[in-house]
Amino acid sequence: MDTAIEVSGLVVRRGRRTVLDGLSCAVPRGSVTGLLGPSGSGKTTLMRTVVGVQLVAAGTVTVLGVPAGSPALRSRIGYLTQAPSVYADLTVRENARYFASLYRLGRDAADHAVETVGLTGAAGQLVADLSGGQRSRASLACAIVSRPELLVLDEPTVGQDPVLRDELWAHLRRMAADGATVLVSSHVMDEANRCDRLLLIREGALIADDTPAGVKRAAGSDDLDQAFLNLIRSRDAGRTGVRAAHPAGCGPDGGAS
Ligand SMILES: Nc1ncnc2c1ncn2[C@@H]1O[C@H](COP(=O)(O)OP(=O)(O)OP(=O)(O)O)[C@@H](O)[C@H]1O
Repeated sequence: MDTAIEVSGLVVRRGRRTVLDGLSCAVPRGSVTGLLGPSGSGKTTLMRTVVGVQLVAAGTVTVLGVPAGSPALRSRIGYLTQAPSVYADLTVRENARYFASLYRLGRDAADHAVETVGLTGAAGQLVADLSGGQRSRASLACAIVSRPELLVLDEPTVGQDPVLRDELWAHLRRMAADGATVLVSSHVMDEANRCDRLLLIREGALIADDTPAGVKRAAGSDDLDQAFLNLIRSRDAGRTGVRAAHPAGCGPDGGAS
């Protein structure tokens, strides 16, 4: 597998908590990989290590062939955080053009990014006057303006209506088809179904790394929501020693029970 992200034995502590506890996984190049897990399970923390802004206690994270955080990666990664990272006192267009200029790109690149996120009609509006969903899309425009090789998106579709979500996903799929790698966190199972691969995190540990079809097969459910619940319950039962009715392939020892 040609990997874009290789994580090995990653341990991250935040405050007194061990948030990621020896996590290992790989993200194939040119894929859309979904990062899923309950709130507080460590998704944002993993994304922060990938983009190189998180202190790491142990383990290695290799991104596009070099250690995460290497200066050479700055122009190759686009990162969308949960908090909008655009200037409120600039218009959408001005923000996109400013970020484009940081990459020595012209107005065309900026205007194309604004169009991609469906904000052309609001391009002349101050970010301060936008709705929450529009603000998040303005941030996304700035994250994709340089057409990065790796796009790391922390819940990009929160607050977006179904039509926009559909369009954004179509765009992510097009970027991957053009060779970009997309790592995207989400709580929405309909979106998880649109990923090539899924990483499911629970309390800082990886409990699934597979295609959506593979996750469903292993958990014995055609419904991804239910499949994740099965995997989580199976794991919890395994840890407490409770004998639960494990779905095929999901026993505490990793085998069918
Ligand atoms: N700055 C911080 N200091 C201490 N602990 C933190 C800090 N930021 C996050 N945490 C803790 O780290 C854990 C993982 O947080 P993280 O934001 O990675 O979770 P998440 O899976 O992205 O959650 P969500 O889906 O709610 O965004 C949580 O228990 C959180 O309380």
